[in-house]
Amino acid sequence: MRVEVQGLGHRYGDNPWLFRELSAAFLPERTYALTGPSGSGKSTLLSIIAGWEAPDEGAVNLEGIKKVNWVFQSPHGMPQRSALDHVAHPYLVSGMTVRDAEVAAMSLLVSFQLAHTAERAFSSLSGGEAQRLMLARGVAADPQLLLVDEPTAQLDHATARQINDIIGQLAAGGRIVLIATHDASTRDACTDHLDLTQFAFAAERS
Ligand SMILES: Nc1ncnc2c1ncn2[C@@H]1O[C@H](COP(=O)(O)OP(=O)(O)OP(=O)(O)O)[C@@H](O)[C@H]1O
Repeated sequence: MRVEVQGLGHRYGDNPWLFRELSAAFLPERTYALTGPSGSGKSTLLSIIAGWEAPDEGAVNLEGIKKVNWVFQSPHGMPQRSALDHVAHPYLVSGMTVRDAEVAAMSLLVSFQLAHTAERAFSSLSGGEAQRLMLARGVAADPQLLLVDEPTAQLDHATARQINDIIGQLAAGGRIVLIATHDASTRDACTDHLDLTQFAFAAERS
């Protein structure tokens, strides 16, 4: 299983190229920080890999990937439903019984340091808790490829640390994880780092 991008280049309409000649391989059990200044194309690269956006140049090969999941920058949940419900839902969808889904969800809440929130309504969670819950739900859906867009962008330093503490767990079980971020501490929590700046230079030369 691997994700490979070859010679990717993208621009929106007549705007300048965001990046060109972007080739990289992403492997299981690893978390990749995609970094670069605001506007460098981090979210665009995630969209291209997810298949939402067609690249102007190059190709994406998702080898052995059956399911892709995306965790967005701002946590969105069902205000009145509990944290446990949010994480149990993907298990229920996969066909588990209610009891098994709740046991599996509780175990994920524990490893994402959210056990104390299990019975609380989503609307009562702090920003950091809500973001960790979205990550736990993303993992519960059991994708082979997890795309995460700026998980710490809206959080203060201390809260961002709570997210960074659980980043290592996102790739458990052989998952490939790509995280767009401009937070240095989030980058350091990842196992690998791809800086888009170098591919912006390739675009400028063209
Ligand atoms: N659908 C679109 N049509 C036109 N321009 C777009 C579109 N989506 C993004 N852009 C532009 O492309 C550039 C790259 O956007 P993108 O969101 O990929 O960057 P980013 O590195 O993720 O930025 P940030 O760190 O601010 O989230 C930006 O200038 C953005 O305004």
